[in-house]
Amino acid sequence: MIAKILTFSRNLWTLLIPYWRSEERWVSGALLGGVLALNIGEVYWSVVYNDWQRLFYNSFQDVDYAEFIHQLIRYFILGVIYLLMRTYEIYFRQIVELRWRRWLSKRYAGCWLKDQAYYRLRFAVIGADNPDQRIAEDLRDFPIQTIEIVFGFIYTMGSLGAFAAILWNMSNLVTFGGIQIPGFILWVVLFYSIVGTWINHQIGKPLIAFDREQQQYEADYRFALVRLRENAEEIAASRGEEQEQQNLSRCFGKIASNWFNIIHRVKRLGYFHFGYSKVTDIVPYLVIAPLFFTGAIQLGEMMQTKNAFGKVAGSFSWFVYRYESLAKWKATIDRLIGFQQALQEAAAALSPGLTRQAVTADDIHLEEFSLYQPDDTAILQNIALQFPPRSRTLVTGPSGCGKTTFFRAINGLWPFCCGTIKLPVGTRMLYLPQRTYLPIGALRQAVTYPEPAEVYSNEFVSQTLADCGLSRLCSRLDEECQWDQQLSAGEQQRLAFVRALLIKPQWLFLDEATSALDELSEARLYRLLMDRLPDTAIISIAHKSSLMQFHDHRLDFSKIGDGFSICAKK
Ligand SMILES: Nc1ncnc2c1ncn2[C@@H]1O[C@H](COP(=O)(O)OP(=O)(O)OP(=O)(O)O)[C@@H](O)[C@H]1O
Repeated sequence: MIAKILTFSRNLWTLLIPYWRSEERWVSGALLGGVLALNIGEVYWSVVYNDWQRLFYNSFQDVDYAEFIHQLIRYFILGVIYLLMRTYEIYFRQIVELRWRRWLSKRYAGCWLKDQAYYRLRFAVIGADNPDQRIAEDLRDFPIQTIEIVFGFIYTMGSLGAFAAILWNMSNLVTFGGIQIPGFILWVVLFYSIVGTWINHQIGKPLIAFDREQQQYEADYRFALVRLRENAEEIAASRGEEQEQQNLSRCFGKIASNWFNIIHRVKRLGYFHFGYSKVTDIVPYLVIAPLFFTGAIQLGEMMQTKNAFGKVAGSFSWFVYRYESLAKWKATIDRLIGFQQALQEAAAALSPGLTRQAVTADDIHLEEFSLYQPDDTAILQNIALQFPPRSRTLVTGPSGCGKTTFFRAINGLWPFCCGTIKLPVGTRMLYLPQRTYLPIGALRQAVTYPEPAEVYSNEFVSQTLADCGLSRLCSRLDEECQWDQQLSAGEQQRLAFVRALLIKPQWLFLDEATSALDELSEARLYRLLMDRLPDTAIISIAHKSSLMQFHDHRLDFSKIGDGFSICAKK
């Protein structure tokens, strides 16, 4: 138990510290200072209100109409003060929550994108399911839950102190056969609350794990829906509705069965909660009503004591009522810590055995280079390779032999490799995969991606589109839509060539980048590359031998053995 509390505190600290050390700390700190002051003001207010109850009820017992009116006016003034304090407390809190979330989202999205961690996460041993949910939801909930729980705790402790003092004083009125037990009413309420809190903890414990699982199942279900939407055409074409329905039912089945667990547990907790709160309404009367009937106290004192009893019981058993919130808070913290650790692991998974050097030489050099699959099966072992500048190399080999993985390794994306890769310093590399990524937005942005659209003139972009056989798109450059669902696979591959011609990289890697094109179009696009990018080294993966005419080197993966050196000539 202590170890768990220590781990939780450490995790909480890890998540809290960066924001409260950032440049945001002054403004947010000032706002939280305001929340704290208002919190303390509310505790003071509730003590004044408690005393007001005594005076108000005594005006009934004394049949004092003037006092009754006086207390009504006081009530009105107290009400206005309360209203202002609560409104501004919530207002300040929400501003801090927004600022904190904005800062966290920027930081986490930055870490997710840094060094391609979003891609590398798939290789992390710790792993992090649904990073989108962690960035969108957990980072929204964490500031809200933290502020609510921390300030709830401060308010509760303040109330506990203030009303415990009131009950202690009230206890002076209680005697048993002339014997006075100091703080008797306070001891009764503390015992009552400790027992209540303990029982609640025993019933509610499993909710923490259930809540964590629920968040994950919800995210998995949403992800399955998004995948269905994104692959709508392929699914519709293969009439895969039944499979999809089964998949969705399976995902939702997990949500439903875990939800049942939560409902059953909340039901049990409900028995206790509602019973406990009703008993709390009546227990104080059992303790102090005898004093009222013997005339030791007035109606006002009885109502004041009852109210103070409720406050102390409520404060002490704050944990009882906050159980679900605390469970959710812990689940959010666990998920964020897991995500943070996975990101750190992904960042560290930069092939420890691999040296990537930026060198002044013009060519790409691989020395003592080995490449593996994630299960350690060797793809290439101890090879030496050189890609000279302006060279044209065709990479061939049977399907699944590791050609794409080889490109990934050169591109710095594949962690399972070792040796040395020397890359010419300050040169631009562009990688065109089989499926072109088209961001949602204006076509102009999709064409120039990842460069900003304004870098290239309208004429240059239109001319290049036309050269690649996409002249019909020239008039739609500013149109916004989901272009990957509008353009055919071949058109998308042409668009990738437009990008290459605009960006003019020194190194161009094409991974079956013309697989969806007919031979004529393919030849036309390759000829364009040769003419327009004479200084670019082109390395193409392809199964078609027709492409050999555009290359002067060939790298056949089926012929690469241990210790292979220098690429084979045409
Ligand atoms: N993320 C991954 N996790 C596990 N194994 C992978 C992963 N990516 C690729 N592999 C495996 O690595 C091997 C090489 O895959 P790769 O895509 O490099 O082959 P390829 O030669 O490009 O194939 P193709 O010609 O069919 O495109 C395959 O057996 C593949 O299953």
